[in-house]
Amino acid sequence: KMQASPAPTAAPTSSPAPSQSIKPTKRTAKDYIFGKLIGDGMFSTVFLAKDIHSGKEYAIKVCEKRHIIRKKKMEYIKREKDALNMLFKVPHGFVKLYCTFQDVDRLYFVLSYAKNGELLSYINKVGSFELNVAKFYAAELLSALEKMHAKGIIHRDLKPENILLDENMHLQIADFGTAKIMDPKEIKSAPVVQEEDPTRNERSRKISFVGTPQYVSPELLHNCVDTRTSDLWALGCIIYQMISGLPPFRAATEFLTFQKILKMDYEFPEGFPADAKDLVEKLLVLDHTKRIGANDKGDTYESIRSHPFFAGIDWENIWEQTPPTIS
Ligand SMILES: NC(=O)c1nn(CC2CCNCC2)c2c1CCc1cnc(N=C3C=CCC=C3)nc1-2
Repeated sequence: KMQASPAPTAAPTSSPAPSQSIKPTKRTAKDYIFGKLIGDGMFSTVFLAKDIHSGKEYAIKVCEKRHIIRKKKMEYIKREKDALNMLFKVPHGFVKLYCTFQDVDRLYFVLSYAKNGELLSYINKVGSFELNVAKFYAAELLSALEKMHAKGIIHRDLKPENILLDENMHLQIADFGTAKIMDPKEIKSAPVVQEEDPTRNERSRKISFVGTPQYVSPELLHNCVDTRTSDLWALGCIIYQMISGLPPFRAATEFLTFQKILKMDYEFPEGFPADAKDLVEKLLVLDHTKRIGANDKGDTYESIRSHPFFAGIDWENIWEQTPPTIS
């Protein structure tokens, strides 16, 4: 079980015998002052909260047990906790899960607070990013995807609303409630050639999860296959959106958006930079096995890193660099 940094206790006067070693006390809601609501989802509510002992700010995700059970979402909750625990030791690119606790009615996830909020609000505020800004955040996003996929975690609902910015304006991916955890050996060794599951005929086929319409990959819609390349599709949509201001596939309804995706019905606005256009075209490929990066080996997407769009990116130090000003 995840334990927070133990609540401060008086330093022992003498080292306690092993059997009396001080066990960190499990946090409860009483250890926090709950502040403003910062997120309200189908199955959770997220509050800004302050730890009464340390004064530190956290984002606390609260889930109603009854609702989770009634909607049979226990697996989603467990998967999010497992994914966040697996990513805890990764120093950059993700919100951190410090501890969890529960009371009679609710589950609590104490997460790092990304002070500068959503990437989406910055895109909307400035209209669209300058190329150097789009390149920097695309590189941090790719670097975060590499670390996530190397651990066998697929996010499956990447979008600018779920990409947060910490107090230093570095990127943090949030909301792993939709994540899928695969065997890391499975995720990168065999090339991505997952065929449609023959045992699932039309009638019985049920897409267990579909992401947000504008960013959902065609394979998830078409034959409910989801692999790490689904996150690469979303990367393509997000790069397009950072540079043009809007996602590539958009329509009045979800169904019309899905239709546009399956028909690859999108275009680049005048003046869209050539290198960026070339990379987006290589990411937004219907056949996920032919998407750039689909057959890369190891823990990095070398074929994407070496694309001309990322020329000049210092991959080893990107998280230590000062992000370019968004203006
Ligand atoms: N669902 C979550 O896990 C989650 N939801 N939020 C707030 C959402 C607001 C709508 N867009 C998606 C995120 C968070 C988290 C993780 C943990 C987390 C950490 N920091 C923030 N910070 C914010 C600061 C300002 C505005 C919004 C979020 N938010 C979250």
